[in-house]
Amino acid sequence: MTRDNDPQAALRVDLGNRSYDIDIAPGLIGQSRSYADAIRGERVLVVTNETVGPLYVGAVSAALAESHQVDTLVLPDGEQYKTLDTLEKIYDRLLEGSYGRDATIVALGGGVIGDIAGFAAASYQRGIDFVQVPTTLLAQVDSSVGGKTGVNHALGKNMIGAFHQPTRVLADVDVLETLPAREFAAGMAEVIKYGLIRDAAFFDWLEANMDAINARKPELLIEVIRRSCANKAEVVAADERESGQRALLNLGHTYGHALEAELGYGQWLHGEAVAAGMCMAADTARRLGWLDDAQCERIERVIVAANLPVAPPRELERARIRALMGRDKKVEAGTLRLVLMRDIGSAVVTSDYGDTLDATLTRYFDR
Ligand SMILES: NC(=O)c1ccc[n+]([C@@H]2O[C@H](COP(=O)([O-])OP(=O)(O)OC[C@H]3O[C@@H](n4cnc5c(N)ncnc54)[C@H](O)[C@@H]3O)[C@@H](O)[C@H]2O)c1
Ligand SMILES: O=C(O)C(=O)C[C@@H](O)[C@H](O)[C@H](O)COP(=O)(O)O
Ligand SMILES: [Zn+2]
Repeated sequence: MTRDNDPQAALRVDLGNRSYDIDIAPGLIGQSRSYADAIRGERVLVVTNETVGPLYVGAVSAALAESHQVDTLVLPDGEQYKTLDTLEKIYDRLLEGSYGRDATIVALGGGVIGDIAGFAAASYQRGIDFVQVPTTLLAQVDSSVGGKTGVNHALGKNMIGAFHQPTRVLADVDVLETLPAREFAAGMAEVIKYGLIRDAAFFDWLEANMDAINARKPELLIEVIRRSCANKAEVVAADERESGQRALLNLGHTYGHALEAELGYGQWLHGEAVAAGMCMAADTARRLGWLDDAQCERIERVIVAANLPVAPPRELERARIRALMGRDKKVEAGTLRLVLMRDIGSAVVTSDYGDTLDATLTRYFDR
């Protein structure tokens, strides 16, 4: 879904009068034209964290200050702060600063900042505009696109939130230079996910190019982000509120979210939990006869090549993981629905997995 069918042009998420562009290029965050048309009013609050702020808020604020009144809010860093308490800090700043409905939030950071700041934008005075400036690979390929915003609850990931689309996504590949290796790998989990659920050619390409991707060659990074965002934009445009195919973007997440909650938010990164979760989903699919051993091994090889885990910690308690999985948002009429591969490049949402899920959990956990 590119503008003018030009592969170099911005991608567009087609959602009628809430459509927006995803710009992917080096140097975007420091250019005032990047923000043009995406910000309607004069006042802008840049929401960032204590790690990303010192690195990039200067460039972002300087670019915005050419045509806006800009202020900054710096939040603590970490998944454990993706909470209602942190959200309240954003409301406090907006209210104390008398921000009106024409204000815009700029979310400068990874998926945690994007999700919290996006939810603040969704809910402050019943909704204000926001711009996503994603600074992790994960946020550039996934979380900044599609409008899922929210915070965690002790009993489940992303349990409180809203759909609220940004007015623009600015994926500046230069900022990935400072991203730690573990965080880069975590982003690759969501990239591999697109290959597994709907793009076999992309999976083949990732398999063939993983070393160069890990070396962060700029032209490969742009291709990784562009192909990932193109997949996500297509799914979101077809099913914004997840009444159908958008649930496929949850491959590995029912298992992974349970791991994140059980381990304590922030112990395993989201992408790490999703990687192990996708291997567990592959195991369930194999037990249903949908994948064969060779396909499961191939999936694990690609995940290992991306420096990601292929299994959860064994010492977790199976019953507790199963209980957490049972609170997944894909539960319908009391039955958990799972996203499972039918092939590499194809997946379905199903509740017809019988006792294969229990068999998978028995394989992965001792207790
Ligand atoms: N809304 C969605 O559709 C969606 C999709 C996928 C994931 N998520 C959510 O996103 C979150 C994970 O996001 P994440 O992986 O970006 O984690 P994150 O936001 O915690 O960022 C990872 C770490 O990298 C640091 N960082 C960010 N950019 C940096 C940079 N350029 N240089 C150096 N350090 C940098 C951050 O400060 C943080 O310590 C989870 O909460 C997950 O649930 C949401
Ligand atoms: O955009 C989506 O839809 C996704 O499911 C993307 C996921 O990678 C992301 O982790 C999302 O936050 C999960 O959503 P949830 O509804 O399962 O909490
Ligand atoms: Zn995810």
